[in-house]
Amino acid sequence: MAVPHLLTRFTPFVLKNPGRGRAERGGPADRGHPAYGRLGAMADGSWYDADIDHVIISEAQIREKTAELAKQISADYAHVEDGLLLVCVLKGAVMFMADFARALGRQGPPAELEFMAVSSYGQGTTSSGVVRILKDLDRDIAGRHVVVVEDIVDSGLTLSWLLRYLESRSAASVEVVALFRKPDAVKVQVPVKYVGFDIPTEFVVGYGLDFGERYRELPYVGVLKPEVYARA
Ligand SMILES: O=P(O)(O)OC[C@H]1O[C@H](OP(=O)(O)OP(=O)(O)O)[C@H](O)[C@@H]1O
Ligand code: HPA
Repeated sequence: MAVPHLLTRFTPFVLKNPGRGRAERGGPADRGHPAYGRLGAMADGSWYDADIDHVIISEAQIREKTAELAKQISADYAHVEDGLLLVCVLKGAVMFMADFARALGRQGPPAELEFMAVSSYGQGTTSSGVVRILKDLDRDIAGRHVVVVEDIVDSGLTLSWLLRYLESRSAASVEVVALFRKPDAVKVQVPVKYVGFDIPTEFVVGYGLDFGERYRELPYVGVLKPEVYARA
């Protein structure tokens, strides 16, 4: 198993109620709120801030780490002649893929972007253990150097299944870049070569990560207030 290059232990970074004065306002469930849906209301953050108990990884930390990961992967694959094939695992990794691909694009090698959609969480906060392909690759990956772009490794079940699937399709190499990992939650050991942040075993939302399909658009990653689950 490959040893992770970028092991960054979780740095305590807690911002209580990022929405500050807006905490008393309604969250996404509060569709009756006069500001709901108004573009201007989203300008300084998100109305979802009101549902966030604390921030775990800030927008600036994500930006910095993404650049760092891109730099490292760029150096490791500098020799690859036909470029990289980045495989984004939708939906969660969509934000990371967009930012990571652009950061890599500043340095090379050239990359092609592929998307797969798989799901194992459904509407809940624990993995069902059953990985379903909702969208397969659009092209043959035989002989290509593939980097799987994942948002989070939690139990490891999704990635372990996905790596077996990709390896069966004869790629020249397959490595993984995951922005977040919960080291204490891992049930299946998976070789993740590039890791952004190790985070605590808590259900988190934001930067692509959802609860019931919401909160993906938050620019940071945080933990929901308990009452959000109660009203779900
Ligand atoms: O390590 P695991 O416990 O398998 O969890 C990780 C996976 O879970 C999430 O996807 P999810 O199934 O929720 O689908 P989504 O990306 O569409 O939200 C996340 O985006 C990862 O792909
Ligand atoms: O903590 C999480 N949040 C959202 N989606 C997830 N999928 C795996 N772990 C998580």
